[in-house]
Amino acid sequence: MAFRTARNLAYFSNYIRNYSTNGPLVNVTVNEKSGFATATLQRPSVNSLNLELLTEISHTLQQLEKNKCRGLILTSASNKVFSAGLDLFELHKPNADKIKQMWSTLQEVWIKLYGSSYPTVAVVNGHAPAGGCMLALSCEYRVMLNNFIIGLNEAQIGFSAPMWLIDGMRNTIGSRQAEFALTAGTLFKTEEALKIGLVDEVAQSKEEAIEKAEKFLNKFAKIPPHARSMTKAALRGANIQALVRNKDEEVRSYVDFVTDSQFQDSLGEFIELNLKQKLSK
Ligand SMILES: CCCCCCCCC/C=C/C(=O)SCCNC(=O)CCNC(=O)[C@H](O)C(C)(C)COP(=O)(O)OP(=O)(O)OC[C@H]1O[C@@H](n2cnc3c(N)ncnc32)[C@H](O)[C@@H]1OP(=O)(O)O
Repeated sequence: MAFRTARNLAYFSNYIRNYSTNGPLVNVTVNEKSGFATATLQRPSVNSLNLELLTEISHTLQQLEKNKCRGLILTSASNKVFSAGLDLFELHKPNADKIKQMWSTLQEVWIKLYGSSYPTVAVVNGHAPAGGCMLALSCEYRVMLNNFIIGLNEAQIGFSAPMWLIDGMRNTIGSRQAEFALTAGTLFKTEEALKIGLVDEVAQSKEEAIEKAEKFLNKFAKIPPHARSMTKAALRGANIQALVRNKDEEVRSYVDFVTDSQFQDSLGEFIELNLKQKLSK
């Protein structure tokens, strides 16, 4: 079985090592017994999603698919932040070409993770606003540690989440809750997220969360993988196809939107109010 053999494992580790110039931003390990992979995001300090991290996540997902991964646990090396979402400093006064690539890679990550043939679980071991919540929502199951926040707070920053992400939220928590949450840009505490179904289980430690994640993945041990993945594709395919059809158009409108001075002003205000690190004037 792919990934189970030492040769495949070595190939995958070399691939990751060679890919990244500053050390891997995603660390992948494979449990040889279960065949489950754990991908740990490790871009200091908050796994904010810049082009480099997004590219590495995208390549990791591609390799997992190619190597017939039996299940994925997505988590963070930080014990405070799962992912802080898009790198807000890279969105401020940006280079249009770079953010074009950034948005297109974000779309790729969503397509590959949301549409993966293998089962996926997010172990949300820290805060997960915006793009962090997106990564968790793309997985099939979410186990979250206590005392963190999760949600799509895009409205607070001055934009709307894209349609495919809105659909992901709607499919997870229902239309009415999604409308309340998205229009107010609500960030939910772990217990609140559990109550509305944004997360599936709460754990007290990362070890317990991993155990719960593995228990979820093990549910599929006796289901023929092709039957499982065909069913997942049937359930998620329309959402993915809608984005695939609209991909280039969405990139164009995103670049126009982000480079507009009105958005830049509201982003600047958000950073000054909410982040410790300030903008250089
Ligand atoms: C059609 C198309 C339409 C357009 C449609 C567009 C749709 C977009 C969809 C997705 C959008 C997004 O993801 S937008 C991203 C939204 N993200 C956020 O709102 C998160 C903002 N951050 C936070 O709330 C907090 O930092 C949080 C993550 C909870 C962690 O809090 P803590 O107290 O533990 O840590 P802090 O001290 O705040 O942060 C630690 C360090 O990380 C930095 N940091 C924190 N968040 C950061 C971030 N997102 N980007 C960069 N850097 C960040 C801080 O400046 C600190 O830097 P140092 O002081 O140097 O250490």
